[in-house]
Amino acid sequence: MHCVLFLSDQGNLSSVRHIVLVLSGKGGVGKSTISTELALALRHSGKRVGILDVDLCGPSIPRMLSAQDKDVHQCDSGWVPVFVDQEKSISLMSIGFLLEKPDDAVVWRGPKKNALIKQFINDVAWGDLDFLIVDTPPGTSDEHISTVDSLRPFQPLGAILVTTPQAVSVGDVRRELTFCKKTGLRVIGIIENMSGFVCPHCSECTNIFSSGGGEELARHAEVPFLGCVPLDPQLSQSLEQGRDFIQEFPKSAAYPAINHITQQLLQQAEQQNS
Ligand SMILES: Nc1ncnc2c1ncn2[C@@H]1O[C@H](COP(=O)(O)OP(=O)(O)OP(=O)(O)O)[C@@H](O)[C@H]1O
Ligand code: SF4
Repeated sequence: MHCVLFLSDQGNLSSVRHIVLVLSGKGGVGKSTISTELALALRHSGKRVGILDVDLCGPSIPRMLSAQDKDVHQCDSGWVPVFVDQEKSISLMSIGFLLEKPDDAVVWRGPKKNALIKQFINDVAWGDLDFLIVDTPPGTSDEHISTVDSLRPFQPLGAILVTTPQAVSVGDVRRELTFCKKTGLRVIGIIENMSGFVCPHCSECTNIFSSGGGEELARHAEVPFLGCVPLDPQLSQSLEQGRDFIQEFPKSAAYPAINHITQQLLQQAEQQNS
């Protein structure tokens, strides 16, 4: 792994208007998927977006955005993130770009991980951004505390909590809510992902697991429920191939859900502005 320490005092996040953390209680619930699709949807709304992938143990966003073969560069104020598209409207920084091989494991103890997270937060030259989406590892660990502590001076808009409908996953999100409360991180809302399966033949949505757990939890915790994203084969196909799902499948079942969530995020950002 190439790892260079920069001493930047220029406040690389000072021209980022809204910082959004994406959290989940357990792995595999679709946190990186939601981060990626929100970034793409915000881009379609004309926003400039950065994604910071601090999921050190499973950095999947470079592949989801077909950027895994790109490299980060260095400038006087730190790392220059990778631009995902030609218009340079989505920039991405991920530990995936620092690994010799994409499948290399990061076997580090906590302090080293925390130091890298701080470096990621302070030393990436994002430039002017409307939104920075921060994809975190699953759970609530030291890495999360480091991330929230380092972002606090920049007044993040808050956290989006991702769950799946199963009770066990919803239970894990309860711990995320406690984490947000204890660290003073505002909750933007809860998303229930993989909520029902969309048949690729007839587009009928079937609830495989129980549904509504995310919404009920949101009501109970008195935080906004942002919506349900169905398990949609067209979405996983786009992610596998690193393509823009929103552009490719505007009629798919997951599309309106992602769009609705994005509109609520934009509204909350507007309120933060005013
Ligand atoms: N709504 C969805 N429809 C179809 N496939 C989905 C959906 N959400 C997630 N997936 C698929 O599920 C898998 C896990 O998603 P993802 O990597 O986003 O989860 P994660 O919570 O970020 O995982 P990790 O714990 O590794 O960080 C991926 O293969 C993704 O393509
Ligand atoms: S109608 Fe029912 S059985 Fe037929 S393809 Fe769709 S989900 Fe499957």
